[in-house]
Amino acid sequence: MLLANRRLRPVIPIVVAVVALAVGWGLSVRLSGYYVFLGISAITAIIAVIGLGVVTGSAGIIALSQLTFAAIGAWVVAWMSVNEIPGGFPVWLLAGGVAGGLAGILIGLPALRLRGVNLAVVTLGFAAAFDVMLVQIQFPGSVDGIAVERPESFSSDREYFFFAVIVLVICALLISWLQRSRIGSSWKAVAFSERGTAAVGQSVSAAKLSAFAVSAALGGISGGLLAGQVQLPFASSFTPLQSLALYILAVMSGAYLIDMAVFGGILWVLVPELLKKWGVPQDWGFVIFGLLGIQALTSGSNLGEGIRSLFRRRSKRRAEASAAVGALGASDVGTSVLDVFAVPEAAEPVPADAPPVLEVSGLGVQFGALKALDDVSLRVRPRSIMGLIGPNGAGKSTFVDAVSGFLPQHTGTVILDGQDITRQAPAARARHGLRRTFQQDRVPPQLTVEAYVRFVTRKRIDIDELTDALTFLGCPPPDERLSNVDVGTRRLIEVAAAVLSGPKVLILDEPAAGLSHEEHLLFGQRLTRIPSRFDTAIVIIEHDLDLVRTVCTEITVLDFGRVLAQGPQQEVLENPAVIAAYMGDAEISS
Ligand SMILES: Nc1ncnc2c1ncn2[C@@H]1O[C@H](COP(=O)(O)OP(=O)(O)OP(=O)(O)O)[C@@H](O)[C@H]1O
Repeated sequence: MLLANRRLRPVIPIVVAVVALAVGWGLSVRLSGYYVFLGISAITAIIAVIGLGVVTGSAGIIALSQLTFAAIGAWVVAWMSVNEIPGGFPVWLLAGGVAGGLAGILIGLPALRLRGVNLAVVTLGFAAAFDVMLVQIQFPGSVDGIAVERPESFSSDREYFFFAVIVLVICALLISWLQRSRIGSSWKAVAFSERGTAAVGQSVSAAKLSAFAVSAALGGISGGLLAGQVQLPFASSFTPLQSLALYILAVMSGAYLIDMAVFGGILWVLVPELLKKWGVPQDWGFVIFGLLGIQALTSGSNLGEGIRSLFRRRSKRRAEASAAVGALGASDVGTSVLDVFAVPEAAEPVPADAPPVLEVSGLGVQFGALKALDDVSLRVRPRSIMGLIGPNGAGKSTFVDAVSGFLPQHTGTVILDGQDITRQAPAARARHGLRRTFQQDRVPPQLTVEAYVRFVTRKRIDIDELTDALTFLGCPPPDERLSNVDVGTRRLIEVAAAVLSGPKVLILDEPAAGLSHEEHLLFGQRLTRIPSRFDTAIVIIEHDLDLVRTVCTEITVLDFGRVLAQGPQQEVLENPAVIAAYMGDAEISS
């Protein structure tokens, strides 16, 4: 059943596309002329809203200049038409999209440093400035009344409507494919946590800029299509106020879901039409969109997610009911979850004199007057598990941040597998094989378990291998949505994904937080098998000493940012200085 679903999944967008084309053709033949015109307007709006869905919905960036990119696309199409550039309308439209995309990258550059309101001001300022310029320079041909030439075989309104449907279907297919690709995952990851994104080797700048570029390119295509529709485009179709209203519509509908972008685009045309019919000034449409936007922003959700979670809850209830019936008749197979792991053990044991895979020397981090880390050095042997322990505030998380590149101002050196990575950014360190997990939840809830694991591993990975690793670590199946999973389990999935990426060193910052004591111990048993299976060394920060005893061969104790003790597990835990300064006799004796 699951396999059948997996095989069917890539086919679904194609089937939807074919149906959309058939419906589009039917409407182009049957609708009256007026509705055909409105239909083209709706399609141009839908394409612009799909673009907004990428940048705001998926990547979580505020962008208030979508219709400026549309104006750029329309301008390029008009200019190419007036100058009779070879290739015809489809080529001009593509050029409009490319021009919009390039402008998007230009505007996206400040987005790398700005967030929230500041970014909103920049994008709205750009929209206002371009609007003023557009009024001055006008669209090519508009003063002389030279109409934009439509594609030869789609010159009538009805034919052009069908052409617009084809363009929409291509755009929607492309975005649906991108959303499911690594790029799409990077958009969702960056929206949730930039640190989490960088820690898996993904450039945060590339994720943000690609979202801006794709979104603006769709804006450009939407504008180019509008130029072909009206044939004499005017600046009044692309004002900053309209960009703002379109943004609100995208947020309210949940435009990263393509069906909701379609709904949003239809609403964009329908609301003013209804107001006109009822004799209400059409500008009231902006008020309605504004109210809907306030509702969406204050509720923290959107229409698309609301509808989907309703369906998900229903199907979950149904699945639970049928699982309960199935469980009554099932016999206990008795297979230990530890036996499920199909990945073979690494062949060779590590020689005692093997060089360390991670060597940290003289690490120092200063926060103002506070020395959070002072001359910390440690060596991690290949395929070993080192525990990094110490009381609250000892500097453990600071150590992880510094070693993984998130505190570049540190002193000292970090050598990974013989290579000096001290000056490398976090994403580069991750790509070189230094992976880490976080104390806080950094797993983007918009993804499925499988999409997240594939995003983190950065390589092709067999579904059986993926499923085995998830089962082994007690994670939910690949199809499960991360938004349905509790935080403790999400952190196990974070560990499973990091392990599957095959790092040289994996640093786990309190990976079992949120699990019960028994689950802690089971997690420990599983963890001890990871280094040999995956040829990985692990550094684990943990407060649960039972877990530390279960998994760690060596221990480093930090206290007030300095190394208090270091060495084999038993030796360190019996060290009087450790007992006196850190844990107290009662707690440490087993
Ligand atoms: N960004 C920061 N600015 C200023 N001080 C900081 C910053 N981050 C950490 N510190 C301080 O540095 C010291 C070490 O903190 P750190 O979080 O590394 O300790 P920890 O051992 O991980 O503690 P815990 O077990 O509670 O997570 C603490 O005194 C903390 O208050």
